[in-house]
Amino acid sequence: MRSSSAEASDEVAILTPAEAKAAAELATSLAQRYSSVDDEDLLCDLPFHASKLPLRAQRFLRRFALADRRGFCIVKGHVMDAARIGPTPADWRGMARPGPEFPEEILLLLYAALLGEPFGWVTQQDGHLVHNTFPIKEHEYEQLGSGSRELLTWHTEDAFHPYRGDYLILASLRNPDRVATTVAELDVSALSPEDLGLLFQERFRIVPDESHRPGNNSSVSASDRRRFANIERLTTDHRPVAVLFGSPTDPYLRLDPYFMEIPEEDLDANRAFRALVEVIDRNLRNIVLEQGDFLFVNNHRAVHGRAPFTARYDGTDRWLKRVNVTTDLRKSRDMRATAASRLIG
Ligand SMILES: NC(=[NH2+])NCCC[C@H](N)C(=O)O
Ligand SMILES: O=C(O)CCC(=O)C(=O)O
Ligand SMILES: [Fe+2]
Repeated sequence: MRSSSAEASDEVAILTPAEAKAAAELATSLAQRYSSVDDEDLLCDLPFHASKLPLRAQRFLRRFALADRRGFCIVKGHVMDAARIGPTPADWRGMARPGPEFPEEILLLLYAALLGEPFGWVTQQDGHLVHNTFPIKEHEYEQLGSGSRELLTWHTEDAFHPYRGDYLILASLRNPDRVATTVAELDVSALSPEDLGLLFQERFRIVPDESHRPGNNSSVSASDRRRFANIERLTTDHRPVAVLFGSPTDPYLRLDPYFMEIPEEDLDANRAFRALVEVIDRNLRNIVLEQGDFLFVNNHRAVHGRAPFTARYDGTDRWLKRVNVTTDLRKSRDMRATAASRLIG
């Protein structure tokens, strides 16, 4: 594995062709041995198989996780067999599961196992563990991963939820128009001590984003609505939260301004929040995930979003696979149906 520049980078690692080939062969052989991404045997065996990923990629990601400093890193150079993967679907509803891109989903889960445990949401993308991100015609103007024409405003993934992921991994199957993902880390030194102190206080209200709404899942029967009860509670609850937490000198982030509201009369909280948003905006960077790139986001150390773009809707659109990762599956046990379930809801 080479780093992207002469000196070793903590941001980008590039697989050698031999490493990329080994990773692809590992994934395709596993796709023949397991039945789906929900296969309990697969989920059990993930750490064992992940130990066969390119060693330098493993070390690169362990360093990223243990340092807990950078908000993201990228492993580039994975082989994507576009012919086998086939056209980008028009909707994630009705996709074959497993589909022809099952090996790439397994590869994503192997990487997830290096950082923690992959998990999903009962209320998002019909409860699938591995999500699909490609433009959907009906969502063109929505604040959803499946939107396109609107800027997807930057956010902590599932910021509204106490059990949101510690990491988020995006794997690029294709991105022919070089549509940018956006990422930003926080430069805490740019905030005044007063604002910093305020941002650590529970003065900021947040509601669930649209991706968890019944309407953005397959048609929900009346009896099925129970599965959205916790989301509804979090929508009406309006309990204020802090947007910064952890170390005062190197804080963790938790915010999605599009879905947040600060009581109008709380002038100090409003001022501090605006300052935070400005500081993050200034650090926002465009990262084009090229075919074969895997982006690892530390969901406490960076926010992310996506630039607007014009979708093609002809089977050649940008297509990412996404998985959420937690370092502590146990903490969400009260919202998972069984100990073995990977779905919070
Ligand atoms: N600011 C926002 N748009 N937040 C919602 C992000 C999109 C959401 N995570 C999805 O999967 O579609
Ligand atoms: O499309 C992208 O690059 C990122 C979209 C996003 O926010 C997500 O998948 O969580
Ligand atoms: Fe996101």
